[in-house]
Amino acid sequence: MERVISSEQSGFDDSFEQSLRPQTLKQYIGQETVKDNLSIFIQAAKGRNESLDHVLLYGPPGLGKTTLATVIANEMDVNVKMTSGPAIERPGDLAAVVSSLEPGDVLFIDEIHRLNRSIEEVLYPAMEDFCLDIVVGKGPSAKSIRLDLPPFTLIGATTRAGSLSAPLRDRFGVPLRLEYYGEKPLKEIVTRSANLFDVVIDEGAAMEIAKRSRGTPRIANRLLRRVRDYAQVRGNGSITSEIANEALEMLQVDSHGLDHIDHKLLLGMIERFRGGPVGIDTIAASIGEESITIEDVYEPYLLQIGFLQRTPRGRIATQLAYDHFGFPAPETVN
Ligand SMILES: Nc1ncnc2c1ncn2[C@@H]1O[C@H](COP(=O)(O)OP(=O)(O)OP(=O)(O)O)[C@@H](O)[C@H]1O
Ligand SMILES: [Mg+2]
Repeated sequence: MERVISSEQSGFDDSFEQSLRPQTLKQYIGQETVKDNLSIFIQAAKGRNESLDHVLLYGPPGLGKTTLATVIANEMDVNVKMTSGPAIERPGDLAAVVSSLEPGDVLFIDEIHRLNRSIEEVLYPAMEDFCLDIVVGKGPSAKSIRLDLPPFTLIGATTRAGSLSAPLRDRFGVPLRLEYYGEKPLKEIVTRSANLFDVVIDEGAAMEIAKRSRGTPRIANRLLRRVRDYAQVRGNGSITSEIANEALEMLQVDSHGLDHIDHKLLLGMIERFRGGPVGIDTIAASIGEESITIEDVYEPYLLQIGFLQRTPRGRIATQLAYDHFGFPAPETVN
């Protein structure tokens, strides 16, 4: 079953997300620090008639990295070329995209941590000196040619900044970390999306959806879409608080946006391991998931809301988690 609160993009989200993507910094809700920084750098670069420094966007899935890359290009009045780490297999692939750039354009590389090390080497001079050294031909007749590039802005996006090699990370003048969204900006995002859909939604309903969105706009928009369906079939199309609550209940997303997998994970820790500390691999095995999936997908939000803690001896379910499930905490916790 598709996980309604997964923060990762599903194929189904694609066209839907396109239609909701903010186009300008003004339309981009929340992330105030990031926006404040960006607007200064953008204004300064434009004032000097230069390309914007290379930008690294990092943070959990669905927080708006791809969206922000397009917004930056729009604000700079330049084109954006989009590609991704795994899509660039050979230096020639990189040469093909960068050689089509016009002065000032944005090159967006999604999942940049998955870039091949040999491509990284080719990327360094491109980022620093706007030139590309590529080897053409094979064997004794192979020769290296240098391509001059127009000044451009590389925007890299990653969910795992830690997996980026230090030399690559250091070449980004503007590293920006996207944070989980608070309830207020999420509520604004829900309201904005509902408006774009021409759906009437009341304040309470928008808040209810915001609360259960795990700090993530992608989830907020997905929940909104499901609630909209429910409102259309069970109500008269308007999303009232009552309709929203019923729909969210049916989707089995609890008041913190946790679903059955989070429940299994946390309850497993509480009931079988007395709340921990328990190693990530043990948790993974006990619920039949990969450790890396837990680390990347389930755990970040649980850490963020303080239900889990990471310690050198393993993960601990906190008092908040115990309270959420109505369990009295054992003495060993906290
Ligand atoms: N600040 C924002 N304001 C309004 N809507 C937003 C904002 N950020 C993201 N969204 C919405 O959330 C959806 C997901 O955003 P986006 O695809 O940019 O996330 P992402 O960080 O690139 O995710 P991934 O890591 O999976 O690539 C977009 O369709 C957009 O409509
Ligand atoms: Mg993206």
